Amino acid sequence: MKLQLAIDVLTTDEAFALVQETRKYIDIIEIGTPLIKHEGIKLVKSMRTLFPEKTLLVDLKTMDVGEYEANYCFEAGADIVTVLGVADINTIKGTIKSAKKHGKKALVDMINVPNKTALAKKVNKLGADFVGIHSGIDQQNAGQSPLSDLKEVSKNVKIPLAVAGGINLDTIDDIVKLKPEIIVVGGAITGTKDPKKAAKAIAKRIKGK
Ligand SMILES: O=C(CO)[C@H](O)[C@H](O)COP(=O)(O)O
Repeated sequence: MKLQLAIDVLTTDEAFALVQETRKYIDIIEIGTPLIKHEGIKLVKSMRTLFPEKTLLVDLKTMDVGEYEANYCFEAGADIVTVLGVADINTIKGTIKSAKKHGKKALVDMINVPNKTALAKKVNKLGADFVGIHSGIDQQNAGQSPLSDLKEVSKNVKIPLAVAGGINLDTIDDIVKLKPEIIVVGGAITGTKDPKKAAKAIAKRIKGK
């Protein structure tokens, strides 16, 4: 199981500082959707240069032109990009095509997808590398969590799963029991006074050390 740090702050300097502080404990750097929108593709290039040892995910949440958007992210140094499961199937296929062309990976985010198991099976057949079980921040604010969807999809589909949505020290143990490939944590690290300490504690729950 890998720990992905979701960085949803708005500035490049804040993002670099967060990675620098938590570097020892995280496996995957996620340039979050607000951050990529705010700072743009240059940030992907500089994150790649500064942290070459880390897997770099760009949370594009693409809704259209999957291949076109994924192409320039992979060319800038991303290892994984995300596409929305609610997008047209041709958009998802385009992202997967771009990932294969670059020798990189595509993650299909299940946020707001009504039948997650059915779509996970479909994108698995299409060659997606990961399915993301995700309760978005607005959904979290309305009381949702990703645990029940994770249980359901992990029971029924054999595709590597990422899970995200308000995961913190109180909720992580139930997630760890289901052994997703990637556990995504944002606010419970980036929103604390001591991100290094928070990342260390979360990584310990995931990896037991
Ligand atoms: O993609 C996102 C929101 O759409 C976030 O990056 C993801 O939910 C992880 O952050 P948090 O742990 O704060 O929920």
